[in-house]
Amino acid sequence: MTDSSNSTGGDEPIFDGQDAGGAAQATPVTHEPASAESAAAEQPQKKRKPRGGTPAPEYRAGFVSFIGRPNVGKSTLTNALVKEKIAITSDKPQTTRKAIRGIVHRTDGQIIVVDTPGIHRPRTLLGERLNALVKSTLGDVDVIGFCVPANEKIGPGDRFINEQLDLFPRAKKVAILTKMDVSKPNDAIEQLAELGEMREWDAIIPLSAYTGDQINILSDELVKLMPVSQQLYPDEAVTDEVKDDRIAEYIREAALDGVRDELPHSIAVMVEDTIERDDKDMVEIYATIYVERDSQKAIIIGHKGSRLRDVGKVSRAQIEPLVGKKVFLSLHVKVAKDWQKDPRMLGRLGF
Ligand SMILES: Nc1nc2c(ncn2[C@@H]2O[C@H](COP(=O)(O)OP(=O)(O)OP(=O)(O)O)[C@@H](O)[C@H]2O)c(=O)[nH]1
Repeated sequence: MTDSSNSTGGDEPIFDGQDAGGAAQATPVTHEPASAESAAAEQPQKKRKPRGGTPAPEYRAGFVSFIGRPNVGKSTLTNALVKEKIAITSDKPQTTRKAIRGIVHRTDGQIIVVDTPGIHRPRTLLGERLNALVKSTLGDVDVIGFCVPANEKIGPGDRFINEQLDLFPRAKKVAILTKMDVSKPNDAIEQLAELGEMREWDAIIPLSAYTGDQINILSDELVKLMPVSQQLYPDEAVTDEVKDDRIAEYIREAALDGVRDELPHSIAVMVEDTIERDDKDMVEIYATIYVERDSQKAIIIGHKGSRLRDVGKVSRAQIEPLVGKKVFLSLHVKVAKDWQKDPRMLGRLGF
C-alpha cells in the first residue's frame, strides 16, 4: 500500500524519504516546445526544479505522544517507528521527562516519542494520578498521534479520548489508523471518513506497524509538524528510560501473560536491587511482583511455583540482552492490599 489519506495543513503531497528526491525528478517536460515563446514560458518551471532534488529542509525536532484506547497498537507503532534502535538503550537520563520511549534520528530532524499511560476514565487513585501524568505530558508535546485500530469500529472510548484532545490546543494532531494489515478495505475507508469528521487533523495516516506499511510516511509527516530546532539528543541516544524500569516492565509483561479479569491491573513490579558480580560475568537482580490480594498471589505463583518460574524464564530472556550479561533473577510475590488506592504505595512504585 503506497497511498495515504492525507489532510495535512500544507499543500505538499506526501512522499516517503526515499521517494521525495525521485518524485522531484520524475516530472520532466516530455514534449519539445513548439516555439521560442513557449520554450521561454517553460524555462521558469525548469528552474523551480533544480537537479538533485529539492533543497534540504530545515532541521526540525520535537516530541510526540501516541494516545488511544488500550491495545490499539501504540507500543508496537513506537517500536516500528524507532526501528531496531529501541533495543539498544542508553540508561543515562538526559532530561527530566521520565518516559521517553524512543528517538527517531533522521537527517532532517529528530522525533522523540514520549510515553503516556493512556487517557481513561479514572476509577482509582492510581487512575487519577495516571491521568494527571498524561495531562502534564500531553500539555508539553508538539504532536499528539491519536491511534484507532482499523479492525474495530470507532466507539465511545475513542470519542472520549478525542474530546480530551481539546485540552491540548498547542499540540498538532494526527489521526493514525493502525493495524491496516487486518482491516477490510471498505471498513478502512469508512473509518478514515469517520476520523476525518472528528476534527480537523494535521494529517490522517493509515498504517501497519506489523508490515511496516506507511511507517515512513508517518515519520515524514511527524517531522514536518515539529518546530524548527537544533538537535535535541546526541546521535547515539535511543531512549532515556532507566534500565530498572525496563527490567520491571519485562517482568510485568511476562507476569501479565495469560491472566484475566482485574488481575492485570493489580500487578506492579519493582526492581529492589541489582548486584553486579565481580567474580562472575553476571548480574543478580532482585524484584518484587506486587498484587492486591492473596488469591492473586496464588495465581501468579502457580502450582508449586511453576507459573512464577515461567515468568522468570521469559523475562530473563529479555533482560539478558538488555544488560549484556547473564542474569540471576530472583522474583518475590507480595500482597500490597489495594495498592492502586494507597498513596504511600503509589509513591513507592513511582506513580
Ligand atoms: N495485526 C496487527 N496487530 C498489531 C499491530 N500493531 C499491534 N498489534 C497487536 O495489537 C496488540 C496491542 O498492541 P500494543 O502495541 O501492545 O498496543 P498498546 O496500544 O500499546 O496497548 P496498551 O499498552 O495496552 O495501551 C498486540 O497483540 C500487538 O501485537 C499491527 O500493525 N497489526
